[in-house]
Amino acid sequence: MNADTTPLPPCPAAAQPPRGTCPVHTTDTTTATTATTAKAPPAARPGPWPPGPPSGPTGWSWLWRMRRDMAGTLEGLQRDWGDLVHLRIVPEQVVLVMHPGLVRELLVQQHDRLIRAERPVEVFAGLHGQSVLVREGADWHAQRLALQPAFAPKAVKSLVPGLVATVRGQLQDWPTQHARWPVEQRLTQLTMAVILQAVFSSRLEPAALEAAEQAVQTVSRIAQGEFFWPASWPDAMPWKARKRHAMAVLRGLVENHLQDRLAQPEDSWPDDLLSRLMALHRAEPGRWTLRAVADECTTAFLAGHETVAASLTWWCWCLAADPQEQDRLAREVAQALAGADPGPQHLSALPRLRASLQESQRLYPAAPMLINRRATAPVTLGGRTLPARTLFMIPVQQLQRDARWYPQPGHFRPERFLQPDEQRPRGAWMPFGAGPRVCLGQHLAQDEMTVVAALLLQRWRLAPVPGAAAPQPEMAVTLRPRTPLHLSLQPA
Ligand code: HEM
Repeated sequence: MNADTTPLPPCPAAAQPPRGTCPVHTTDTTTATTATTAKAPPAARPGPWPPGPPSGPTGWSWLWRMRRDMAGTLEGLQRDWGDLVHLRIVPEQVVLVMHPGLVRELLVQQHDRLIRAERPVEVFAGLHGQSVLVREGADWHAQRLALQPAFAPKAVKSLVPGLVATVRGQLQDWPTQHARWPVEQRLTQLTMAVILQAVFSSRLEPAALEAAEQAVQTVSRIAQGEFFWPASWPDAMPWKARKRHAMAVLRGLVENHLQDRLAQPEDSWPDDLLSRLMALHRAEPGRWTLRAVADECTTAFLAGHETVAASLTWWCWCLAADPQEQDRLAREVAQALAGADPGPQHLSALPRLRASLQESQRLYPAAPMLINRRATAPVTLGGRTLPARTLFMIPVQQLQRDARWYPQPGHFRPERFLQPDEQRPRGAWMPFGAGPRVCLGQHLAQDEMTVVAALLLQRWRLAPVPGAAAPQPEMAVTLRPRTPLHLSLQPA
């Protein structure tokens, strides 16, 4: 892909005025109407780079520093150089964007001058094929528009009863009490079961679930390593047997479900994501080939459970570390549900619970760094014009732990999200990204997390394992505790 010479076709969505008519922009709950409807003015001639530290001959040491301690390195750079920091990392000119206003200027107003950075996309394409996650330009736009209805809030609400049944089924295997419960591992299995239900209406046997989980872990770990290298050895190399095996497990999982569905009479297909994708295939078999359907299923499966599991794991930790807040949330759940299962109608009646999920996602965003963006044309940010090919890094975790918008930013305080805060700029909370490429599955993720959180609080109280240290966040495609989180379970 040649970023310099392949201009993006204009995104029709960006030019359409009223919010509500464009399915792309309506999903971005963090997008201002004025920002989405205004076309970015033509950029001026590129000027000097923003301030930044000396890079030495290559600047590669910055990559190593970030890999070792992302949060600490970014904090130091922002403290010393400000909200827009230039790093020369041969062969790239990198600009870190660490102010919510500047991030929105970039991702919302100037999204038609950006593509995702080539290397992460190359790595993701090895896993996701040509799904919406990796496509660019007109292809991405058409794909996103076609998928949007399946992920719209109303469509997601219709999945809630199936989702509740799956979560209940998974929680039945949890003990009434346990001194050291592997909460992270069990939440990963649970979210995997949920996404299998949402995408394929399927329930895997525990052994198959575990094999799939192992495969996801293997490919995620390998992908994480590959991001930092300019190229990868072909997967056929003898030392890549583990990756090949893991990929075969994941491809087999998707293929088997697809073939099963094709073998069933169409009028008996369940209402799930696969059926919605198959409807696209039936309507436009040239564009929506079975390969394309399989790729979207793979993305929904991979993007749709790891992230949710990571977010729920951190939420559990935040509650375990704050028993008073946990009691407050349990009281809200008890009052709103009176012992019943959460239904679609209850989800908005749990404001504090939802705020607690927002707050834990602020502290521990599953994707602490958005996939880097490449400028395909000059981009103007904060009055500074930066040339085509600039590589932008958007550190979400840094943005969300900024004391300017969140006093005592390291503290878990759900009340921050109970009332709108006029002082807090839009974009200061963006665990799902922002702009037209905002997470496609955010409504599903938010409803799922609310359901799981409510069902957990109806059954248990969580506490840290006595003597165990607080979990240390580490990047493993998603932000996870460095060692798998265990918590003590007590009956509610
Ligand atoms: C808590 C859970 C989740 C988090 C934190 C999350 C986060 C994100 C983020 C930050 C992006 C944008 C990346 C970027 O701009 O570089 C993204 C994109 C995406 N997410 Fe999610 N996600 C979650 C759940 C889901 C679920 C449940 C699904 C689907 C079942 C999903 C599907 C996608 C897809 C398809 C994209 C690519 C959209 C595009 O490029 O147009 N995600 N997600």
